[in-house]
Amino acid sequence: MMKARSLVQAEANTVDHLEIIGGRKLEGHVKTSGAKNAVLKLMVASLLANNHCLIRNVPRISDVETMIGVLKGLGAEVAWEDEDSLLITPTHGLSYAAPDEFVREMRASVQVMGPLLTRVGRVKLFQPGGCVIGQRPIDLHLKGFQALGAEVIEEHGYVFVQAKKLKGTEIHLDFPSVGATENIMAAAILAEGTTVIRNAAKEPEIIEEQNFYNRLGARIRGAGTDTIRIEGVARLNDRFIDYMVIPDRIEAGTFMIAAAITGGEVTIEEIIPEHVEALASKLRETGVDVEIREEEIRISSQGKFRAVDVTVLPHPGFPTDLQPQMTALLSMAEGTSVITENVFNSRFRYVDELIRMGALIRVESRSAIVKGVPKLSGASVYAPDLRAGAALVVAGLAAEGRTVLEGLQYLDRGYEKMEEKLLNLGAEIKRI
Ligand SMILES: CC(=O)N[C@H]1[C@@H](OP(=O)(O)OP(=O)(O)OC[C@H]2O[C@@H](n3ccc(=O)[nH]c3=O)[C@H](O)[C@@H]2O)O[C@H](CO)[C@@H](O)[C@@H]1O
Ligand SMILES: C=C(OP(=O)(O)O)C(=O)O
Repeated sequence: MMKARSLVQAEANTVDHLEIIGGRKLEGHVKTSGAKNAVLKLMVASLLANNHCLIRNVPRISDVETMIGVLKGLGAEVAWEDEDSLLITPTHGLSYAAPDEFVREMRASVQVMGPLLTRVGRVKLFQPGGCVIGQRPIDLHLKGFQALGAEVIEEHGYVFVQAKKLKGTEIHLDFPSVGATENIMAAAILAEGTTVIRNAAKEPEIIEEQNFYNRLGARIRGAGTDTIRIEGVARLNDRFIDYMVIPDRIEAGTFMIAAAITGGEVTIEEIIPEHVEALASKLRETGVDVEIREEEIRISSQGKFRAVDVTVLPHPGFPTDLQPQMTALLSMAEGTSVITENVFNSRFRYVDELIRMGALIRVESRSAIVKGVPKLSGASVYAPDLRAGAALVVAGLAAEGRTVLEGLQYLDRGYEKMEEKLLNLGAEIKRI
């Protein structure tokens, strides 16, 4: 799990850091990579396949490498076919026990539970704890499995789930959890009868998984709405799957904000415009020019922003994974903005680092009150998690002088070639 840095980590990280000289306007075109939060789930979904799955547009990020470790540890064969395609072959005799070292490293490992329950009939996993962005229990996942007829045992720091036969049922989620929706969906695929998930998460990545599972022979409808119906099937098909992953809306959003904060003009290519609508509309409110085309979005900014309030909500609301980056931008707006985080209960750890750069931010419970300042100044900062890292890069690009960012192991979890892409847009940035 992601934790605050220890002295050992801090010392180790002095070798690997980003140096950014702020004040350069970003200009040009940048291509979005495949979506981390979709690809990780398609990788685990492949565990249900009866044939090879070729997943294309896979970003070279460390979370993908960690997930490769998880799948190999379970007994699947995984190999890079080319620069961005992964071939996954789920052999017979998959293990039910997810390898601890990878599970501890990456939260998304909990998503093996649903597919393993379906494929192997049982699953054992190191109990994921809290995270630097807040508490992250898996009670909704487990309640869902229980409702389908599984037995859940939690002891000695592990969670063990097993079922001889799963039976379709109606499940109403207390909160539209992305992970719980995905795990329950996977567990219901071969269950007897129909499962209905109500108050399901509506994130685009869930639609992606529905499409993938249906290609494998599942019968799922409704992803993208709050009601998903999974009609249990007796067996999945034997087809070879060749699947192209959707672009990463959070990476695209990060570049939109980076372009805006530097007063730049950037076209972000290979996006699905509807996926970035909440951010596009907020950026417009701040005074940034946002032009949406078929598969690209053009940001044009004067580098001046009006303060706006932002309320983070499950999709299609403003995404929590862009909250830190947006806060960085609003720290330079005219006036006071209030950013309210309704998804995670502690996602403001990066605020102290922005304050180090001259931002005026006060955190009160679930809200950050941001009094805009005319300029930020470069400083030595540490990224306590992935999107915090992105926010600090964004801030560093606009700040006066030199910013040194540590904690790159988090940034590398989710951004492919970030500094290369920023360099191409004219940023002064290097990894040391
Ligand atoms: C790998 C991946 O796709 N990660 C994304 C996924 O995380 P993840 O799937 O973990 O996020 P969830 O939607 O499940 O979590 C949202 C909230 O629900 C709570 N909760 C969740 C499950 C549960 O059983 N009980 C419970 O209380 C969590 O603590 C959190 O406060 O969706 C989040 C919300 O869009 C994103 O920020 C993450 O980037
Ligand atoms: C919170 C995130 O990821 P994860 O759920 O894998 O921690 C994220 O992508 O911002």
